[in-house]
Amino acid sequence: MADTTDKRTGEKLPTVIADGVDIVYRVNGTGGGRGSATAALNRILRRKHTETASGVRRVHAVRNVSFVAYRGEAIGLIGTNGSGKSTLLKAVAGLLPVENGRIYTDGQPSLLGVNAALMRDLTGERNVHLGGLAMGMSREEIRERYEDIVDFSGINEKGDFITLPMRTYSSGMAARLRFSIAAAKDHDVLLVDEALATGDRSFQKRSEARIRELRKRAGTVFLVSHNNKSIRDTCDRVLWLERGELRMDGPTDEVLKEYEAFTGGTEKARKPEPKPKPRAEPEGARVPLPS
Ligand SMILES: Nc1ncnc2c1ncn2[C@@H]1O[C@H](COP(=O)(O)OP(=O)(O)OP(=O)(O)O)[C@@H](O)[C@H]1O
Repeated sequence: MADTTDKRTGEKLPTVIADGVDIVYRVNGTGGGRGSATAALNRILRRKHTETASGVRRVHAVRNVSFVAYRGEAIGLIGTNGSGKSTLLKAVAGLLPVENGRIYTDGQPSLLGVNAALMRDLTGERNVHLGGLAMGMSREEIRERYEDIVDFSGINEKGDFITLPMRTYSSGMAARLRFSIAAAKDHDVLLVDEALATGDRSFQKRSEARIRELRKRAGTVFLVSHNNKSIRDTCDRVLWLERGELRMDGPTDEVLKEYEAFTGGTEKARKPEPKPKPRAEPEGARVPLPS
């Protein structure tokens, strides 16, 4: 197991520091007739007007959030729908700017989300290679780990699907392949968004085991999930966000107890796990590869 503490001082090594973080989305075109050239010109001429007056709405998704994550920790991010979990994760990954405050990271954070799509028109096999290269693996490393990645994903359990284009995969299969590619590498900071809720139970078990392995190798794992059991099985610490604010930060059992009281039962009972749909992902859902 790699070091999780400073050899000299014996102190825990921080990997992510969020210091008073605010994240604000700006949504254009929320006023009527805002798309025309005249409207654009008017906006330029009326610069003094507020963003709301010019048809730009602000969504304050994360409010004054601070925490320190350490090596070897697996941290669950929980909260009801729209509480800011995915937004915070994207900001830690460096994909969203912060409005106020700072996020410091040690090493390269990698975001693995169910929305991160690979190239639909390419085969699973090509996507494994491209995904590996995008994460900074060499061609040699990818070749060495190729079989493991495919086995882990379970894509070929029902036939030779890995040589078919990804558009022929169900959303669950595609999500499993994405997770398998990202999990092939040891990450300094791995950010997982709902990936465990996507696969079937046996895939979830494999994913949980892999997350535990990544922790042992001294990385830090963040897991966003509505599945309290996955959080309980995988994480030792939980951050609870509500309306963008950090409501609680502590040991998994303590935080989940309060959260379950707040939601009136298990979150899983409130929001069922999405079932893998037997169709390919929609056109245009192409966003960056897991890096
Ligand atoms: N691209 C965007 N543009 C504008 N507002 C956004 C955007 N993405 C998210 N939001 C808003 O930011 C807030 C937080 O959303 P976020 O997706 O981070 O929540 P979440 O806790 O991950 O939700 P869920 O559990 O439903 O996935 C919500 O009010 C949402 O409407």
